[in-house]
Amino acid sequence: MFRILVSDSMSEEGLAPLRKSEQIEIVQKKVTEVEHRLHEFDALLVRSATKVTEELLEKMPNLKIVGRAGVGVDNIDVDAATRHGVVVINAPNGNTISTAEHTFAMMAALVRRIPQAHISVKSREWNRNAFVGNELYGKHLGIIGFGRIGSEVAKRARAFGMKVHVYDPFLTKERAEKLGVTVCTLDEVLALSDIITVHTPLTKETKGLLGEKNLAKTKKGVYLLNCARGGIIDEKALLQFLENGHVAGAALDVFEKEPLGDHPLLSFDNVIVTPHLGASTVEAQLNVAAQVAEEVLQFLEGKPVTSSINLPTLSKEVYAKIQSFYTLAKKMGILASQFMNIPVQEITVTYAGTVADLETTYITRSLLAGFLQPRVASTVNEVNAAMIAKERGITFGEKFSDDTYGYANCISLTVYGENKVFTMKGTHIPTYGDRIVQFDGFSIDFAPEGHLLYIQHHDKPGMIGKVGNVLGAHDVNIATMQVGRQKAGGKAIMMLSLDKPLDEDMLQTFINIGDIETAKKLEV
Ligand SMILES: NC(=O)C1=CN([C@@H]2O[C@H](COP(=O)(O)OP(=O)(O)OC[C@H]3O[C@@H](n4cnc5c(N)ncnc54)[C@H](O)[C@@H]3O)[C@@H](O)[C@H]2O)C=CC1
Ligand SMILES: O=C(O)C(=O)COP(=O)(O)O
Repeated sequence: MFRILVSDSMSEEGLAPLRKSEQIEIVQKKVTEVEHRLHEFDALLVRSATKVTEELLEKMPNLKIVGRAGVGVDNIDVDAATRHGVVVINAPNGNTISTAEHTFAMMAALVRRIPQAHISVKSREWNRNAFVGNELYGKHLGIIGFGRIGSEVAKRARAFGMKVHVYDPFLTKERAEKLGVTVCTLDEVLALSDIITVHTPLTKETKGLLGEKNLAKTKKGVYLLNCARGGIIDEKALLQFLENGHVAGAALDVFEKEPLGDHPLLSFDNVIVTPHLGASTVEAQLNVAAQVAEEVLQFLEGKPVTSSINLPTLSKEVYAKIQSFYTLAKKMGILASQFMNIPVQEITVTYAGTVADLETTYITRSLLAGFLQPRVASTVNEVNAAMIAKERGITFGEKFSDDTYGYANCISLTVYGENKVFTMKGTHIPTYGDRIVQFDGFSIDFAPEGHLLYIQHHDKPGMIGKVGNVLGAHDVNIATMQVGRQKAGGKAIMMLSLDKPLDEDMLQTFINIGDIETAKKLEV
């Protein structure tokens, strides 16, 4: 049974596919209401209200995935989730249109003073002179952050006859030209705009972006909007610029602290507010809930998710192509880690042949996870493998080569330890499966599976029989056996696959035979 905690309100229709699965139990409760059973949940679905902190993650040791039914993940400690091996996904475009429309509704309401007029009429007044507004037509609109929502706001602004200036350090000229907007520096946007709207995420760079210094660069009488994240416009600075009359009005959907409670901004007649409603439409909520539901189902089936925050993104098609290499790489990592059971400093993975054209980042992470798992007490997976490697001082890198070692595809692994460098090559043959075709410098051909016994010995007659006798005497059946040697009479290896695991104590018995240098038990 896969248990999902849905801790913020979410569209029932969007969650329906999850409800249909007999393997899934959904609990719709706030985190505080299920404190005693947090350890049971495999997945957590949230919007912006639930704070997914390190402390919460520690109380949820079974958690595998956090789904954010929306865009912003600033309520989720993504680094902590990564450390815990928890995948974080979001629904990046399901609420774009709703938020762009909300921004536009706020913009119109702000310059025409609709909320204030509405309150006045509801108070049985009829004061037409008090609510003279401004047109949007012909005005200069500054958009800071030109991603999904920013660009939808721009399209609507152009339809209203506004001149649009955008600032986004990651925006290409081509994309801006396509949408008929002018690319500016931040200072130009500040100086040119009659109305400024922010649509960036909240980051170290954007926190307080519209603070005292930058607000001083805006036109007197500027209107400001924030339907992105509280804190991008510094609330203290905004108060100051409202008090001195520099800012003509502000429309805010988001706040530094939510819920807002009693805040000095509320005493300004020219500040209009909504309680974080950008994504609150039936359509957006259906979109985002359906998007995370679909992703969680994918995840449950062991398929990669497509909108992960802390994993490389993979489409279903790409995943289908990399799946077998992903498994092969994990097995290679597990084998290498056991074989090189000493501290290692560096791991290099080289891809050749058909695999080299695929999304290798994922394959490398899988290999790393396999390598690190036997060395780490906590779960290691593709999500946290890179971070754990870094913590343990293991650097890793990818290379590409034309040398396929005679196979259609070849993954070569080199592990650098203190006094030893270990190499291994693996290939995946569609009708045959995963094969290790080179191991510690020896050409060989074995399946990296089950209970393996590795023996390095001198190449001389009778060795196979002697090893077989020891195993037979201990009632261990040999399933398959492969041998490899560097040259006749030189160093040679055997890789045996056994029907049951070996006792660690038995390894010395092989050494006692003589002419055997190493005997290692490997489990995949
Ligand atoms: N009020 C609400 O209910 C909702 C709010 N949001 C928020 O709206 C914001 C925008 O969302 P999307 O457009 O979907 O995100 P997006 O990721 O598509 O766009 C963000 C843009 O900001 C730009 N950016 C990043 N750092 C910047 C900087 N220092 N200066 C200028 N631009 C910068 C990025 O290059 C990107 O183009 C996010 O903060 C999101 O959380 C999203 C949905 C609903
Ligand atoms: O998607 C976002 O970033 C939002 O801010 C929407 O938040 P919500 O899901 O309405 O709590």
